[in-house]
Parts: sequence; structure tokens; C-alpha cells
Amino acid sequence: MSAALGINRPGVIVAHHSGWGHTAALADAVAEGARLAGATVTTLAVDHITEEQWTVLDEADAIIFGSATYMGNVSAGFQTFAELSSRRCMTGAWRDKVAAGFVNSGSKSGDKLHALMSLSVLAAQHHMHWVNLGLFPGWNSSTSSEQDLNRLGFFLGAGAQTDTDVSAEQVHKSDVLTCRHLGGRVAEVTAQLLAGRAGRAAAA
Ligand SMILES: Cc1cc2nc3c(=O)[nH]c(=O)nc-3n(C[C@H](O)[C@H](O)[C@H](O)COP(=O)(O)O)c2cc1C
Repeated sequence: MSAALGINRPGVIVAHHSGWGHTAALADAVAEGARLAGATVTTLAVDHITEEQWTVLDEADAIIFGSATYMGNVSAGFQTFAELSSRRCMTGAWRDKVAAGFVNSGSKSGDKLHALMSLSVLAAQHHMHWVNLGLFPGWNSSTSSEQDLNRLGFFLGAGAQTDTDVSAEQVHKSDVLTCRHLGGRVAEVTAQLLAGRAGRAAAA
């Protein structure tokens, strides 16, 4: 638990890379979900990260990673951040923090599962606890719709799709709600974990 925050308000960071703003709009939705669920939230664009922001990451209870999908993987901007985090891998600075992820692509699939898997592997390398999306797949029957939550049917994290010719304000409503759900779920799971740790410490 971040010392300053207290057990009921977990500190959640949304650490993302977005070249043209579409994934950044989804990061805002993730952040809103976490905030509505009671977390104290900071959103960081990882391609302009300062020493002070690295400290913010180190002090967080949970980090939600997000990236645009470029060439079937996380963007170079995100991967640069991942590589820069390697020293923390060695020291265990992020060990036992909660982690989750969201990705966005131009095509409905666009191989973005691969990008999401990269985010989960990054979390594993840091010995973090990965939280999945926790939603049933939507838009997969004759009676369902593109407006369903989790319309692209992801389990590992949130998967979004933005038409390549629209503005960041036009990210899909279903994806916004799905990302908001992910933020809320991470805040809730993190609060549970912190309460459990506090309970064990009190009982010891
Ligand atoms: C260099 C580059 C590579 C891309 N590769 C993929 C890809 O592999 N799959 C896909 O579906 N979309 C791909 N796209 C489309 C982006 O994922 C899509 O436009 C996304 O909304 C960009 O998000 P951003 O505005 O946050 O950068 C690519 C775009 C660029 C610029």
C-alpha cells in the first residue's frame, strides 16, 4: 500500500503509450473506472516519463499498462518504457503490485492479443499479480450487438478497436465502457489485496 494513501484508496497508475491519442482516450476511461471504484489514480504517458514519475510508479499499489498495437505488438514507445523498467525488475521494486492491461488496434483483431500478452509478460517479469478482464464476451450471438461490453471477446485484459480514420474522441463506446470496467476491477481487487495484507499483519 502506498504510505500516503490509506487502505481504502489504493494508488493506481495507468501507464500507457499512444501515438495519435486513441489509446490515450481509453487510458482516460480506465482511469475513470478506477477512480469511481475508490482509487487514487495517476495517468502517465510512458514516452515522456520523468524521474519523479518513475518514483510515482514505484510507490503505486497497482499499474495498469496500455498500448496501441503497432506491427502486431506493443508500440516502440511502450517497449522502450518496458526496457527502461528492467532495473526495477532486478531490484523487485514492483514485486507484488497488481497489474492489468489494455490494448487498442485499427483492425478488429489486428493481432492485438499478442500486444496484450506482452503486457502480461512484462508484469510477470516484475513479479506482479495480473488481473484479467472479468467479463463475459459480448457480440458473439445472433441476438447480441456491437454495443455489448467486451464486444471483442477478450479475457486477458481489455481489447479495443478504433477505426484508423477517426479522431480520438470517436473511440468506440463499448470499448470505453469495457476499459472503465477494467479500471474499476483493478481498483477493487487491489483494495481486497491491501485489506488482506493488513488483516494478516494485524493477526500476526
Ligand atoms: C506503425 C503502425 C503500426 C500499426 N500496426 C497495427 C497492427 O499491427 N494491427 C492493427 O490492427 N492496427 C495497427 N495499427 C493501427 C493502430 O493500432 C490504430 O490506428 C490505433 O488506434 C492507434 O492508436 P494510437 O492513436 O493510440 O496510437 C498500426 C498503426 C501504426 C501507426
